[in-house]
Amino acid sequence: MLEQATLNHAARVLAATAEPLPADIALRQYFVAHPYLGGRERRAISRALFTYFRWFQWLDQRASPQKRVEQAVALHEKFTADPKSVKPEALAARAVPAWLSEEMDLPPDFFLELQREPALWLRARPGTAGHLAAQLRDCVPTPRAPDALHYCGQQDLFRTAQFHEGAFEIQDLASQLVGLAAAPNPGETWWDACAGEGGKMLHLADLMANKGLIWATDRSVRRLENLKRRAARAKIFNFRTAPWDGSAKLPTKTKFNGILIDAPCSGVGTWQRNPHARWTTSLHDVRELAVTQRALLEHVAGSLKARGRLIYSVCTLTRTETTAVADAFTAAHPEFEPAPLSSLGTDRSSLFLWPHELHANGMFVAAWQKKS
Ligand SMILES: C[S@@+](CC[C@H](N)C(=O)[O-])C[C@H]1O[C@@H](n2cnc3c(N)ncnc32)[C@H](O)[C@@H]1O
Repeated sequence: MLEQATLNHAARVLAATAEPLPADIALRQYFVAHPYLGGRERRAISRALFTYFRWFQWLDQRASPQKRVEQAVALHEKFTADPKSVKPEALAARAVPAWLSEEMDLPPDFFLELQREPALWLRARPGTAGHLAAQLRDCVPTPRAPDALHYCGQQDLFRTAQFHEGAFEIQDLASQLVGLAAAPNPGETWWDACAGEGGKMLHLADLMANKGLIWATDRSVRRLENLKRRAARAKIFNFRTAPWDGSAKLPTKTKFNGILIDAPCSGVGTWQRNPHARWTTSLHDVRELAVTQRALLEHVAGSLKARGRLIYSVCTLTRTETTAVADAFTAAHPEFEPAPLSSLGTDRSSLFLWPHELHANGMFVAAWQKKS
C-alpha cells in the first residue's frame, strides 16, 4: 500500500502532465517547488507516477487521480509477483498505443520488459569496473560491455564520492553498445554530431584514451554546456564543442575518421523508463523525425575521410526511423558501403538492441564505411 501523502503528491504531478508537460519534466519542476521532500519520498512519488503511465490503459479514468494511482500500483504488484497474471493479449492491446504495430514486430517478451521497472546502468572508466563494483557494492557486470555495471542498490549515486570524482557515468547499456560499435581509436578525429549532454561523447573519449579530437555539436547550446560540465568532472579534454542546427551549413571543414549521428527520434526504446511518452508520441512524430534523421546523415556524409566510418543510432525501434533510414542512405550513397559491427561480435552492419534481451533501453545502430 502507498502512503496517502505519496498518492496526493503523485496526483498533483499528474495534473501538470495534463498541461501538457512530459512526466519527467513535471516531476523535476514539482521537486524544485517542494524542496522539503526527502530522497525516500521523491523515489516513492517517481515510482508511483511512472507506474501510473505504465498501466495507464488499464485504469478507470472516471476514478480520482489518487484512486487511479492506487489501481496502477496494485496492477504492478500483481504483475511483479506473477508476470503471467496479465494475459499476453492484454499486454499487446494496452501496454502501447495501437499505431506501434504498424511500425515494428512486437514479441511478447518486449511487452513483459516494458511493464517491468527499468534497470539502472553505470559505465565505469575503462578497466575499473571491478574496483568500482567493490566500492559501490550491489553491482552486477555483463559480458556485453566490459565497463558496464547493473546497479541494484539503493544509494543516491549522484551523492557518492565516486560520482564526483568522475569514476563512472550513469549510462544505459544500449547506449554503451553504441559507443562500442563506433570503436574509435586513440589519436583519431571524430564528430559526435548530436552530442546533447555528452553521454556517448564521453564514452568515445574514454575509448580514445583522451587522445585525438572529438567535435561535439548539437543544436542545443544548453545541452552542450552540460556536456562541458560532465567532461570536466570526468577529466576529459580531447574535445571541442560548437552549435550545429543539423542544416547543410556545417560547423567545420574538418574531414573525420568517424562520425556518430545519435539522432533525435521518437524514443520508443525508452518507453520502459519513460512510459508517459507512450501516450504522447504519434505516428506523425515518427514520420517527421525520419525526415530529420535522413537530412542529418545527408549533411554529414561529405565530412568523412576515405575509409572513415559513419555510425547512425536512435533509441527507437520503428521501421521508419531505423531500417528505412539506413536503407535509404545506402541506396543514395554508392560511395559508402555498409560496414560490419564487428566490435559488437557480429558481421551485420545494422542491429536492433532489444530491451528484453539487454534489460536496458531499445536502440538501433547502423554503420557504413566510406570507400577509398
Ligand atoms: C538522442 S539525443 C542525443 C543524446 C546524446 N548523444 C547522448 O548520448 O547523451 C539527440 C540530440 O539531437 C539534438 N538535435 C535535435 N535536432 C537536431 C538537429 N536538427 N540538428 C542537430 N542536433 C539536433 C537534440 O538537441 C539532442 O541533444
